[in-house]
Amino acid sequence: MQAKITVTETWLRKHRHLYDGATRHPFIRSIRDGNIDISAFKTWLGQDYIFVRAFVPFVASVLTKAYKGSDDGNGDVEVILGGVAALHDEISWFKKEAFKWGAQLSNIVPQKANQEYCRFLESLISPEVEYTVAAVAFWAIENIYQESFAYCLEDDSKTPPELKETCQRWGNESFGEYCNSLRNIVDRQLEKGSDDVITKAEATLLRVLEHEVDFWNMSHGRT
Ligand SMILES: Cc1ncc(CN)c(N)n1
Repeated sequence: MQAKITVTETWLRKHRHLYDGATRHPFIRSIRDGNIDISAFKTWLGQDYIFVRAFVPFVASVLTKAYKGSDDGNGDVEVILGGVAALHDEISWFKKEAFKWGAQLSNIVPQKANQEYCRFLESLISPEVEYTVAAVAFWAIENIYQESFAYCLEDDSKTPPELKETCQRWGNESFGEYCNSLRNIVDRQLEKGSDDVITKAEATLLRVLEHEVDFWNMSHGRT
């Protein structure tokens, strides 16, 4: 018997071009090809630190929605709680990495693309945004980083050794499994979602893809 095609699979097929634009962006390709401009990397590092700090309250809101809104026999809360814990490590890692590169994190001004992305996250914190819609954004945000950085670790990549640890952070297998758990949560929710929620969730996925591309563009000095 053939496996049923999930909603996320349908979306990824339908929006493949946009999705690849986020996971195979020239900034990521420049890491993978070994010709990344280190000043672009440092820009990304500082801006992403600001982003991750704004990401924490968003993920906490998804956790609250999971607690209230899912019949949590499936363990959604535990998976999302694991994500919160990983973000704690991620913030420490940014501080350590910034020190390594001689970058200051305390006086970084968020650039326009980052401000807009953080505002978008804030809009999703609203209790009016359904759990399913917020969970789709969460999965997409994590999964794009996972696929992007895993691409830089493939056998034929020429990623500079000093950037391998960065790529491992999101490109490693266990982060991949965590993203798959998020995807399962999302598909389970979408399976029972109303047409209205499914439409909103798909639109939210597209907004995430646009924000991620803008974020890479900003890091790459294309704004
Ligand atoms: C912009 C962005 N997108 C996703 C991630 C993965 N948490 C991140 N750190 N930054």
